[in-house]
Amino acid sequence: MSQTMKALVLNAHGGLDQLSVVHDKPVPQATPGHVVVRVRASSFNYHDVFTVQGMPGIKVPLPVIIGLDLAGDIAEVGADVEGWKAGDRVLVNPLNREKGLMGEMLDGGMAQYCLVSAAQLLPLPANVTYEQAAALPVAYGTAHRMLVTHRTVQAGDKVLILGASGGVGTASVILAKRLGAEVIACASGADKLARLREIGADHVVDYRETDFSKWAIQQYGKPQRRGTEGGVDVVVNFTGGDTWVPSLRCIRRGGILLTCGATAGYDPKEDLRYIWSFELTVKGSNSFYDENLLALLDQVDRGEIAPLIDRVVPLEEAAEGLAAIRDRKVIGKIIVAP
Ligand SMILES: C/C=C/C(=O)SCCNC(=O)CCNC(=O)[C@H](O)C(C)(C)COP(=O)(O)OP(=O)(O)OC[C@H]1O[C@@H](n2cnc3c(N)ncnc32)[C@H](O)[C@@H]1OP(=O)(O)O
Ligand SMILES: NC(=O)C1=CN([C@@H]2O[C@H](COP(=O)(O)OP(=O)(O)OC[C@H]3O[C@@H](n4cnc5c(N)ncnc54)[C@H](OP(=O)(O)O)[C@@H]3O)[C@@H](O)[C@H]2O)C=CC1
Repeated sequence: MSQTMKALVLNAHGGLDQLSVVHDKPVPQATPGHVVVRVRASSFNYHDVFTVQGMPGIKVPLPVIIGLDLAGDIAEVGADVEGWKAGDRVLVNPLNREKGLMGEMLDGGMAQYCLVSAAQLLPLPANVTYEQAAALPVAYGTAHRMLVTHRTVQAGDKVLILGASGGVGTASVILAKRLGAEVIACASGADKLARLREIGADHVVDYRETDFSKWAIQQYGKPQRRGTEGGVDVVVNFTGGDTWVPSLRCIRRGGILLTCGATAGYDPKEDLRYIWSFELTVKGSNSFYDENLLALLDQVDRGEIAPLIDRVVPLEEAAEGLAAIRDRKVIGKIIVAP
């Protein structure tokens, strides 16, 4: 194994110019309870944009190698690790139970090698590529926990998804369709809408041109205070900002507003009247567990779902990939091949 490696390092919070590709990062050595993974694919999430910018109250130990999602082969096994050997194909659950998220609180996947606790390893099934696997944890794991673990979506539900073109968004479209829902995918731009139709969206709405809330009320009727007629059953909203109140307005009585993030702002204007008048549930969902990732790996292995990959870029072009996420120029996931 060579002694140095390439990695995408965040040096200080700020803009994407704070990221640099370094070629002389020491290759980590396996410590007790840990393995070194040779990274074959990693992927970006909007979380990486937040990590670069810095989040209030979140103290990132800088410099740090960014990137939460990674898949690869075990290169070296440390002492006290059982059940794993060099050469095993693995997916890594980015949540380290002691230290927090990889790519934020400890070095992550945008590197040629990565030190990983053995407790975070999952076996990669034969039919799942490294690129597919690296697309799964944060985006699909989060959507799976939100829709499946919490049982928020049932067959026949009308599910309106905001930010449907992104990682969690496309995952939510794919998983909601699998659950038998009628999916309304909201995104910006004709190319995104066309792709969302291809992955199963029943309706697409360009919410930069059309008020999605009014669209839903026109399509399904105004939510009623008695009965459950009108509106949609579920809104998936990880956008926040000025999408919050319109989301409340188009949900049927007794329906659910799901939140797992706030790309456009975490302190939106609120309107409590809709929550009580229509007996809405605002349900939060955070991250994912091994059970979510194992279920997803199995579905990909069987060919039941396929994560939507926008493009695969080399590590040298990774920062441009993250810029595309920041600038909303992505449909699905950006994979990095280090
Ligand atoms: C796999 C995941 C992917 C994702 O993309 S998740 C979405 C991105 N992640 C986030 O946005 C992080 C969300 N979580 C948090 O921000 C924090 O988990 C909470 C604020 C929810 C809770 O933090 P806590 O440490 O448990 O509680 P506190 O004591 O309320 O806040 C800690 C410190 O943070 C300061 N703080 C909180 N909000 C703000 C703000 N808006 N502006 C400035 N400071 C803020 C507080 O004052 C305090 O600081 P002092 O300890 O020094 O008193
Ligand atoms: N709590 C948790 O465990 C998790 C939370 N999250 C959160 O979910 C959100 C989505 O994450 P992810 O799927 O990785 O992000 P992506 O960038 O892949 O997708 C987000 C989508 O939201 C839309 N969007 C709407 N408003 C904005 C805005 N102001 N800025 C940027 N995009 C916007 C964009 O689509 P369009 O241009 O079509 O509107 C974009 O495609 C993030 O806020 C993230 O932090 C993600 C994973 C786990």
